Amino acid sequence: MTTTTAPAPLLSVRGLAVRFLMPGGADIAAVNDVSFDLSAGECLALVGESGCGKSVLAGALLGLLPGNARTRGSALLSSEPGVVPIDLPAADERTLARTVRGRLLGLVPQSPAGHLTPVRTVRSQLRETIRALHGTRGRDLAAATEAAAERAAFPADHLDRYPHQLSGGLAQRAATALALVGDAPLLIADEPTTGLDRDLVARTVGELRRHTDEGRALLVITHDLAAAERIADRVAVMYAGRIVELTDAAPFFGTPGPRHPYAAGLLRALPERDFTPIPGQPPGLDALPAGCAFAPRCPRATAVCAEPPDLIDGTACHHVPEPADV
Ligand SMILES: Nc1ncnc2c1ncn2[C@@H]1O[C@H](COP(=O)(O)OP(=O)(O)OP(=O)(O)O)[C@@H](O)[C@H]1O
Ligand code: NI
Repeated sequence: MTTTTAPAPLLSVRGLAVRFLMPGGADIAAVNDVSFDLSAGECLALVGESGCGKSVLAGALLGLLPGNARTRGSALLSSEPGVVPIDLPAADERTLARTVRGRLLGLVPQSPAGHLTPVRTVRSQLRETIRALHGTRGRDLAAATEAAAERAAFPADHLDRYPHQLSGGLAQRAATALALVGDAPLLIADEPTTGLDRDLVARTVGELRRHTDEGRALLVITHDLAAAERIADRVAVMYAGRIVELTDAAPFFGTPGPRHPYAAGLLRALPERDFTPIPGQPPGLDALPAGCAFAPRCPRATAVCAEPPDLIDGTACHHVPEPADV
């Protein structure tokens, strides 16, 4: 008798929560009870309005949060089969710096200017990263540097510029080139298409999808739902620090569409769809309601929404499984 077991996910996040302790005693709950898996060869798009906690979630996985952040839960990153996974929120800085960042987990940062070294040219930063991660030297290093730039559509004749001499879009491409160097099994791309023209968006999306198709995993954080539709296998919709919908991309963007009323509203707000924004504002993360955080904006809300909904079958709403036809 033979038994087949599904391969363990590359990243397994369980009950991840991040709070910021503020001077004066305020407590900002930026990420709440987030759980998801991500496998090799898969792209998960994390979407949601500005301030809902997407970048903080990425920062928690990379160990890049400021000192006033308090993280709970686990995020197990498996380097290779048979090797004990690394619990990212619990990992020490030495492990993160030497083993994780760049090698197991690459990042395309949301603010590339802040991640590039200001006093060194793009060429020198790419060279150093390639040498450190692949051991390339000499003439091979020069060629590999130009190839790395080309992968992210960074023009070779701008390689000798310093970060302050780059436009936002060029800085974005330099940061993407640096993030792709390690061919890390997991890449987190935080708004990788911001500031890019339409053809460069297509090119970046194509390069990121290739990274996934070659058997690596991608967590792409984006406001650009059209880019998410093109690149993602699954979608996670975040609202006020929680994942409210986690589902396959095809039914989400196509038929039957999102199940959670917030996710349905996000899609309806797109210019190419109804172009009708969701009324109201998200709640402050320092004073979240005890129940469903979307209830004050939700046309379906009833008394039951005073209880927090669990994420069941990919949707955290007391009012599904009815289709999101609100
Ligand atoms: N260092 C910090 N101290 C206190 N609050 C913070 C800190 N960093 C982020 N926050 C808060 O955490 C919340 C989530 O921020 P985050 O950057 O994750 O949002 P986001 O979903 O990535 O938004 P955007 O789409 O605009 O990038 C916000 O309310 C933000 O103000
Ligand atoms: Ni962000």
